[in-house]
Amino acid sequence: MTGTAVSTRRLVHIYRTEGHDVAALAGVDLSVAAGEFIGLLGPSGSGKSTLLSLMGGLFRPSAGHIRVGELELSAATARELDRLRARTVSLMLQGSQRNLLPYCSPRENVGFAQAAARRVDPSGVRDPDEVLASVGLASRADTDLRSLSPGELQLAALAVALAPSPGVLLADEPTGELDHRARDRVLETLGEINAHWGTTIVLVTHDAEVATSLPRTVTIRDGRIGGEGRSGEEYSVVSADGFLPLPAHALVDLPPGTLVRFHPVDGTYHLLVEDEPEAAAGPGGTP
Ligand SMILES: Nc1ncnc2c1ncn2[C@@H]1O[C@H](COP(=O)(O)OP(=O)(O)OP(=O)(O)O)[C@@H](O)[C@H]1O
Repeated sequence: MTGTAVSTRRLVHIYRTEGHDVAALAGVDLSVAAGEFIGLLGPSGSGKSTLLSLMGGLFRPSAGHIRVGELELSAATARELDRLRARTVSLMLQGSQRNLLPYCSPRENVGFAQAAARRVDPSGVRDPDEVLASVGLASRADTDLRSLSPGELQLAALAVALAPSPGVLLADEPTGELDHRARDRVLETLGEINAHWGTTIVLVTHDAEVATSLPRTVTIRDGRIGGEGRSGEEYSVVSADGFLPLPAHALVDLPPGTLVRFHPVDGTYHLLVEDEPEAAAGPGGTP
């Protein structure tokens, strides 16, 4: 299978807990093209894992739309979501061990992870040995997991996620627990999978060096898209409802309530800040 596109429009998710509700996503508009490799950044609690879980069809959004390939997940049946999870989307959880059966070898783990995909549609599901070779673990296929290094365990977890030959790989902090050498090996492997298999990859990371190595990054802030990075350049992104978030550093100079005007100038826009809005209007409305 080649890559699958993912897009969201005004995506909202609210966790309903006893006593209070938490709005984890508050209107996310994001398009990831088939075969793209993007990084998802943002402070702890900003909504990254929630977005990943929704993309993976683990639960339905409270409102808005989310499309994976041709399937609109907010309206999908339980059977369609089962097929999606078995064949189209793989979610690699944070922490390699959470993705692996501890008493099975890497080959057995991959075989087990393929069972549902083979039931749904066996065409295009790669042989376990091919999957293990693609992550550089061919020689460790039958090794006891306890003798694998942390980097190898993460690669074994990656092999499990790739086992169904998914169109989309969602990876939650796959390099978080690794030293630099192992981190770079996992990143390199993800890059090769993306280049050779065409798998769409969405990778959550808190590591600035990892983010810098990716062609596109999307930052989530308070449950919304806070900005995008393209080849090291930072951008604000206009949302579907016309909002434009300020970069975090600009909030120091432009606190909430600041009045600004947009002026078109020779094909660009100048953002003009109104001076001291509180002092500008007196009690009678006169300056
Ligand atoms: N199962 C849940 N029940 C209630 N609230 C939740 C649940 N899961 C997440 N939240 C809340 O939703 C918000 C977003 O959480 P989420 O885990 O998506 O953020 P995150 O950016 O992935 O954080 P981190 O980087 O720490 O993993 C947070 O306020 C979090 O406390």
